[in-house]
Amino acid sequence: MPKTASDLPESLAARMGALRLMAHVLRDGRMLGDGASGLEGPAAARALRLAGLTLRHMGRADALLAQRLDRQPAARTRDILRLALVEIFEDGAAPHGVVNDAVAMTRQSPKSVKQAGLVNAVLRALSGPEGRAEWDALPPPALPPWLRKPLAKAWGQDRLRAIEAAHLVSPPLDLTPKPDAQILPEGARLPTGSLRLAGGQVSALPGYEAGAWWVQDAGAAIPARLLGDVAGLRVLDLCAAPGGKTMQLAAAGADVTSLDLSEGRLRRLRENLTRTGLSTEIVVADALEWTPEAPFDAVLLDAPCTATGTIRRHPDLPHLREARDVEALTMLQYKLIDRALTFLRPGGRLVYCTCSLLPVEGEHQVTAALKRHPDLAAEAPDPAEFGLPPEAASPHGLRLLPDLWAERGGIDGFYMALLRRPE
Ligand SMILES: C[S@@+](CC[C@H](N)C(=O)[O-])C[C@H]1O[C@@H](n2cnc3c(N)ncnc32)[C@H](O)[C@@H]1O
Repeated sequence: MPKTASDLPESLAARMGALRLMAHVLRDGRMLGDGASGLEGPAAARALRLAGLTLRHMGRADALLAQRLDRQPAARTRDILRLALVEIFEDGAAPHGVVNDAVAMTRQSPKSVKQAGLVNAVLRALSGPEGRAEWDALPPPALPPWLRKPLAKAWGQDRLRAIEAAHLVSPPLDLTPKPDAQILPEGARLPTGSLRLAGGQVSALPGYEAGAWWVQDAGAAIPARLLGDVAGLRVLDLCAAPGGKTMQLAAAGADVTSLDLSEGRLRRLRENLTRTGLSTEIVVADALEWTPEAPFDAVLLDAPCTATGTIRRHPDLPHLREARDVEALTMLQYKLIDRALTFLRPGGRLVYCTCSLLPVEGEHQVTAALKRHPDLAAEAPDPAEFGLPPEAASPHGLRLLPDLWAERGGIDGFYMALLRRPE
């Protein structure tokens, strides 16, 4: 009888799940979080962690394999080798168990069965001290060329290397506490106000059930704060799901309308609002077609983007995005900015932000909007007001790159600016 996942030892089940997830990303082009490992509970969590770790360090595994193999093995075999090497060299896993499971997985499928001998030989040869020395001597994985080139141009080679190094570190867990939160887990307060933890199962942390906080990267928690005191203001969160910024605005006393195109993502926003005891008006619509009944005091536009500022949290992204995505997204961002401006009352304010490392999705969008709308004013924020160092100041706004506070665990990359319509 064929074995089900629950009959297998957890380590083998998790490794098989990780392989499935890697195939979803590398061959089906699906986000890691959307893939199905076929597992539940701790084995599912372990599979997700292993797949993420392998994608994060895959460049090094591929370089090591290229030194050892004359020919590319079949895709599945290659993934098995990548996973095993990353587990041994980056996760401190015992080589013996890793190699045994790798060989067992190779034998499981007709796509790889003939390569079991090869997998065994390569991994046994590499899992000793010699392999470790070779691994350590390899250059760290680099971002794909379509991203490296504009990043080097924008931020310089040294900063690019620092960004790439930041992407190799598994990020901490950042929480945004509600202003009146009573129960909080133990963690370090960042100068920006976020609570930083090393990690942990989110739903088991103190204050989760009470809705005292929500998970939100420290960088992502700043754009909503650019609007200052929003109590009593009518605020439109134009691309709102899954709702981190919506919750900040609602918790600060704003009368919030949360709009998003995606019903699925809005479901998560609703769950988040229910857990935190907050409420907003929810609209499922395309921002480019929807029209409000009355203008807003403020609009927050957290526009869809390449999300390259979140690569440290989503190591699958560099394997999924392509250069041509940038063009389509920048066109959408420009249209969304112009649309958002029509929703403001005279004197109303717009926060534009993207979690992208690329200036074309950030600084350039705002500079172009100011040219298209000469009566629009940018109100450059003071980084110190948000607990950020002076180097976060950038044309018209704030710029965060993931190597900021590297010693404290970094921050997601973001650009944000505050624009005001004339009275
Ligand atoms: C960066 S995410 C927003 C994250 C959210 N602000 C938060 O803090 O949790 C961008 C969102 O824009 C939405 N979106 C994309 N195109 C849209 C459009 N034309 N109209 C409305 N929402 C759109 C996506 O569904 C996605 O949820």
